[in-house]
Amino acid sequence: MKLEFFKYQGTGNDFVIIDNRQDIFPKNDTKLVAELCDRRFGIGADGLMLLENDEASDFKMVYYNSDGGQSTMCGNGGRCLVAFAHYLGVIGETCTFNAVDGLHEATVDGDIVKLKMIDVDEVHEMPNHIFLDTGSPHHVQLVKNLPQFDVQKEGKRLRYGLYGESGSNINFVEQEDGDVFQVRTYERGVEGETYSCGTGVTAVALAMHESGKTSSSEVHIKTLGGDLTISFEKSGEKYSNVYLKGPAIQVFKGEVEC
Ligand SMILES: N[C@@H](CCC[C@H](N)C(=O)O)C(=O)O
Repeated sequence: MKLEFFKYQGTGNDFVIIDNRQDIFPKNDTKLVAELCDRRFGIGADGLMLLENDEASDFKMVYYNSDGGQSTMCGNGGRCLVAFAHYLGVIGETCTFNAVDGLHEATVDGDIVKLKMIDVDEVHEMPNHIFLDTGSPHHVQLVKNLPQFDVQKEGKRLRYGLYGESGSNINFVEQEDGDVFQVRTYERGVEGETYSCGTGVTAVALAMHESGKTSSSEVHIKTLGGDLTISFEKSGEKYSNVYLKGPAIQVFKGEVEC
């Protein structure tokens, strides 16, 4: 069959997107998802998303990592899917959508999508790292000389060594200045470094605030693929009104035989 697809990127985190409102996609075919995401034999992407109908919101987000497995929340993916829904005319400038971690709100302003993330009330501080769940699990670790750091080797070692088969995403961080941080992320399910990770930079922003590296409630993150801003409120132990903001852009569209 011929399948129409769209390719989007959010700060270099790239996705194949399919309009599945008519239920055309074989959702359990993990091999097909992995093939479509393959950068040499397929379209190429860090993940694949389906936009589906939802009774309780404007649409439903279904997310797969590039290994073909359905996974937990993808922040950049969510922003790209909102841009796609806007492009299709499914939504105007504001929307709500359901994802694996619950209901999200978002706004669109040109190429910029601002996405409300889940509340976070547990931030686990260890001697050398911080662990928290922002819709997906994240290990956050400060390092020196981030541009030279071996993210692939260390990320893979920690992803399996510390977190076992189910794993965690691994974020390496270096403070640039005040509320500005550079971040590089090893993503589980991609099993490699991506150019950016939305739930990852959100985790970094909250972790840097929790550990006192910044007192600002608006944090700016530089990734390999561009800049993202995270804002939040903290009351007691809880981070709420957490927003992830940055560009989400359509790259191309096409048809693939599958
Ligand atoms: N790139 C994503 C995170 C995608 C999910 C992750 N790989 C996992 O399986 O936990 C983002 O932008 O948040």
